[in-house]
Amino acid sequence: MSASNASQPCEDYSFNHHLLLPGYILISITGLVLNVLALWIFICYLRLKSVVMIYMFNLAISDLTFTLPLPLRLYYYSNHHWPFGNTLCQVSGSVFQINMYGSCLFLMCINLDRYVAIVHPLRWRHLRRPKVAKLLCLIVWVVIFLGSIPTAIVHKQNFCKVDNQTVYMCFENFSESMWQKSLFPLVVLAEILGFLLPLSTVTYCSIRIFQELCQDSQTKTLRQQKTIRLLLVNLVIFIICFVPYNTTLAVYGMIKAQVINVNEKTRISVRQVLITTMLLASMNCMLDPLIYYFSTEGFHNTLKKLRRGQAWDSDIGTLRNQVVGSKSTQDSAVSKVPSSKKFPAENFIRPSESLPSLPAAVFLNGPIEDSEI
Ligand SMILES: CCCCCCCC/C=C\CCCCCCCC(=O)OC[C@@H](O)COP(=O)(O)O
Repeated sequence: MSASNASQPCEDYSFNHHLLLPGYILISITGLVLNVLALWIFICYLRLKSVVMIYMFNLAISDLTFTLPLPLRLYYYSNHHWPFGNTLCQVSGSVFQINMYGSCLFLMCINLDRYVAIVHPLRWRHLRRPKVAKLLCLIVWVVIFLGSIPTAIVHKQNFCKVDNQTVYMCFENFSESMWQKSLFPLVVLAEILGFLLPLSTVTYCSIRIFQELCQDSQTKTLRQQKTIRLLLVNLVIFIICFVPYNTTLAVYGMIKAQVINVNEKTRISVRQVLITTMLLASMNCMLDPLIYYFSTEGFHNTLKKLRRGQAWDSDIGTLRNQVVGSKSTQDSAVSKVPSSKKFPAENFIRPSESLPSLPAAVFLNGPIEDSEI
């Protein structure tokens, strides 16, 4: 079994493990079920026809990838010992860290799409083509993959001795030199690229969209209400999951890299806060499906039909048309435009709220599929 060469002093992590165990049991079961269900609905019923759905689909894959290695983590927290070897320690540590930042980047893409659709519907509408969305997702996955390499390298298992017995540890008890030479620079990079960039983008886009929607009219169309719901869930996810963890991680990183000096008691307290906020950050994988449920009517309707058992009676295509069609009757006047051969029902047009007039909107948007929200 290979491990980090230097044996670290055995710190007592049992309090952390007792705190983390029930939390991660809940997160792994709920995250797995909700994300598998979400992917199944996206693939089988909604067919990724819209740009926002492409981002949501990738977000669900990222969240599912995050939950898959969690059972190993659960075993570790319940036994205070890592028996799975160095490679699995590196892979599961890296997948855990990197997918958290991947989720931030996909949430940012969803907000950017809404921003372009609502604030700059004409000038930047070419950015809302499915091809562009797929390219952006590919870029995010490449960044995730590249980031996962150094993250895996630093997540070597380490060991310490308790009563003359070797205890293998994973995800924690990193050496001082590891923190100073490798972990701290990685934390800085992750904070800037994986947290501050998405946070500032999401905040800016949300403010601009709210401004635009407030100017529009006093009474909100169903579609505007859904956009507001999406932005609010998105912001709440950032505030609950990512802000506390990344703030504490920055502070703990500075303590470990000796950028700031504190006594041992304070360091341990900050680490307890870090562990707790890490649990909050992990909850992201079970909160993201709320975005699909509350802000994507096609998703919501499909779930309702599945619950009533209708999905099994109707063929997939029919159901999809029902889902999409039912939306068109409820929404803005634009959706009442009759479908033609050129714009069949399942590709119907969802012009952005701030487009000038109905015929111009249909003409300008053309057959580009607008978002299914
Ligand atoms: C997609 C964005 C691209 C960013 C590229 C860089 C990716 C780097 C990702 C993550 C940086 C690694 C952060 C690992 C921080 C470990 C946090 C943690 O698990 O704390 C537990 C705590 O017990 C450790 O303290 P001790 O060593 O036990 O005291």
